[in-house]
Amino acid sequence: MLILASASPRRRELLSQIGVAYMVNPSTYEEGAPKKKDPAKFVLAQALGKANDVAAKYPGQWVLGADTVVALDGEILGKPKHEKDAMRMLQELSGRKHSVFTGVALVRGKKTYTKVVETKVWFRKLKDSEIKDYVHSGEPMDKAGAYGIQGKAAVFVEKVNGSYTNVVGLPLSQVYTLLQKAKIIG
Ligand SMILES: Cc1cn([C@H]2C[C@H](O)[C@@H](COP(=O)(O)OP(=O)(O)OP(=O)(O)O)O2)c(=O)[nH]c1=O
Repeated sequence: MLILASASPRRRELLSQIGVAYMVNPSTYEEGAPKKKDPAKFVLAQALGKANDVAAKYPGQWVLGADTVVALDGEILGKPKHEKDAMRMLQELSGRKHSVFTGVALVRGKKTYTKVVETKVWFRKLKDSEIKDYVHSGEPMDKAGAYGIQGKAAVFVEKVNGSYTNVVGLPLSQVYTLLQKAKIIG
């Protein structure tokens, strides 16, 4: 049975949506503070860290780890530290294009399949008042870049270029291909 090394409710919903049977065992892997390094390399390293952390406890089982960040002008935006941080992130994202990178790692012993997917997202201009309301809703706090495209933040999004589910937390067509390669699904 595939093990999902994630505490993210979105990732569970996404895997269930495509009918993949899995067990959840969140990883305790410490996500390093996002540095000014390449976001693709960063999410890949994090996804591998999470998957390997859990795979060590389940020898012989396939484990899926993932990590999502928002990248704006070379800065990596992870989950906001507090409401003020969420306000700042959303003000920076307002009226601009940014990228969302999700890294996925499928690991069993020494066997590793990985993929990093980038989606471009354009936000319309946001009023401070609507940012404040959104932050007070609590939705931003457990999400990279302080927004949930699948939630209330849908009204901020003018355009998406690339995988939509990649923004939510798993690039489903790319994950499905990895599961096929690992012969977890037909
Ligand atoms: C950009 C964006 C992120 N997110 C979420 C997905 C992830 O849960 C979170 C990114 O943080 P992650 O650190 O990738 O994941 P996590 O800490 O929630 O869970 P785990 O590490 O156990 O896998 O942001 C959305 O739900 N919607 C969005 O539009």
